[in-house]
Amino acid sequence: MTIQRRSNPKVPDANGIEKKIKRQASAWRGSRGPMLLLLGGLVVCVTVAWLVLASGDSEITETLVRKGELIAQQPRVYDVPCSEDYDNYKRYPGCTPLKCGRAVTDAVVTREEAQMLRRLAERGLSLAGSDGGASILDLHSGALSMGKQFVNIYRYFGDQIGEVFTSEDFQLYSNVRARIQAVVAETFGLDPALMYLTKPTFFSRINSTGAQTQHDEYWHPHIDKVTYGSFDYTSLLYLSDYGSDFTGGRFIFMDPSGNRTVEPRAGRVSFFSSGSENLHRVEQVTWGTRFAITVSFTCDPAHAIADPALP
Ligand SMILES: O=C(O)CCC(=O)C(=O)O
Ligand SMILES: [Fe+2]
Repeated sequence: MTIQRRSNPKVPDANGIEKKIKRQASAWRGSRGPMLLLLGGLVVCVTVAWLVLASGDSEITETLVRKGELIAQQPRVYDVPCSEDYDNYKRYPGCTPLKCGRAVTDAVVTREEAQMLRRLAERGLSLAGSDGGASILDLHSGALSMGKQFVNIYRYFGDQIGEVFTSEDFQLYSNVRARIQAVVAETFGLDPALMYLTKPTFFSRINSTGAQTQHDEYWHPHIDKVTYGSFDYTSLLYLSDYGSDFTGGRFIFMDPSGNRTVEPRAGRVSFFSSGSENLHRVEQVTWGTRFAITVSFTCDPAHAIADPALP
């Protein structure tokens, strides 16, 4: 007995299936172009998003000076109109800014000197340091971050501090300070004898550890003249390299027209008039350790301080 195959209308025959597969294949071939385009677009979007996130700050309008550039001759100067805040302060002829701006030079402090100063900072900060991401060491007042507060290294460590710092360290600091003072005076057309070192002047060490207290929140926008009172010219000497010693941590001028950055480089000096024409912040450090020194100058002799010295 032969089994009769009964045709089932719900089950298409082999021919039908083959035709359907061919139809689907040609439909897929037709839509492959747009699909590939969509996939490509997705890859580009994800890459751009990753690059923006990896670069740390998405609002950079312009990079004024890159880490890889060397400003080896004259400082690179950017003029900025002075803010009106200066009208509210006593004027000191020969020092109070008549022209405001910002400038960067790699020709004032050598990388070797920056390395020596960085070692000095490392030695001092290894005595304590903040629990959060930002520690300072002020050789003038002796303030050193410790846990959630500060101690005075000269009082806390007494005579032992002579085993940490040498008189050569202090000599180097004062030598470098004098050179920075000279370049600030020359760039802004001031009399260097009528501007004075002022406090606070401090080494900073920043890493990506989360903030534990407000002192660790170094990234807030601020105006130095408002924050520190006596500052008329701020200078920053960088002791480590953006991109290789740390990521994030760029210096950002926050102008009404956009953000402008300076990328730190060991030995680089960045300086600017301290009024609200130079509102700024430091981008959060995302990896590694960033060292810098804030060295600032006042026009008011009443706020002058001497170079730091071993007690
Ligand atoms: O370290 C820096 O780049 C900037 C520090 C700063 O803004 C300051 O000390 O007031
Ligand atoms: Fe500042």
